[in-house]
Amino acid sequence: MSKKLEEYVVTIPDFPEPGIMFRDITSVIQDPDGLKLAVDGLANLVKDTDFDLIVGPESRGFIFGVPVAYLTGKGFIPVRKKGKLPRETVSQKYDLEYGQAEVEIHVDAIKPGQKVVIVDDLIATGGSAEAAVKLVEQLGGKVVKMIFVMELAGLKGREKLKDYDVESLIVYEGK
Ligand SMILES: O=P(O)(O)OC[C@H]1O[C@H](OP(=O)(O)OP(=O)(O)O)[C@H](O)[C@@H]1O
Ligand SMILES: Nc1ncnc2[nH]cnc12
Repeated sequence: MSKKLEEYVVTIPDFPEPGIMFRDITSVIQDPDGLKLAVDGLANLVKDTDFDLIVGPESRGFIFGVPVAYLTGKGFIPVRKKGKLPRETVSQKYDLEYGQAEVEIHVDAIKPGQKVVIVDDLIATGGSAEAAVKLVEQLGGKVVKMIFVMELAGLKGREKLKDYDVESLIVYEGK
């Protein structure tokens, strides 16, 4: 029998700092079957969703966001760490499970009223996803769905995003 998606995820305790259980997706995407399960699984989560664009946060959001955009026939908009995008941007600061960051999006990437799906590898505290939502909304876009390969339910990212439709392929009950 073939392996399930969760069997491709390797968990590394105490990375990048003590107390963090790091859920690694490199072991998923290095295997063609793992990559297919993850990308097809995400695309399946939006098969009945009416949307215009995929937005993916740097960097692991790019890995999954681009193939899902390709499969669903949509464009891909990157949310990047501060200072990387060459044209005019809007920016947003946020807290991570470990550390702080600031992200940006091109101001001309989303037109008012466009419907957006946010794609990332993982939702932990929800800080990155919430920052991406704020960027989309600053530009007048509407977030119609947020999809993740993995969710660390114990970190309660969903509570931060309770007004949004959030779905994940794998849910870990702890952190
Ligand atoms: O829900 P949160 O607490 O915000 O955590 C989840 C985010 O953290 C990771 O990205 P990270 O910022 O570490 O960057 P990377 O993708 O470049 O590794 C992950 O890819 C998510 O984007
Ligand atoms: N525990 C975790 N594993 C992998 N990526 C993460 N990003 C934030 N928390 C994480």
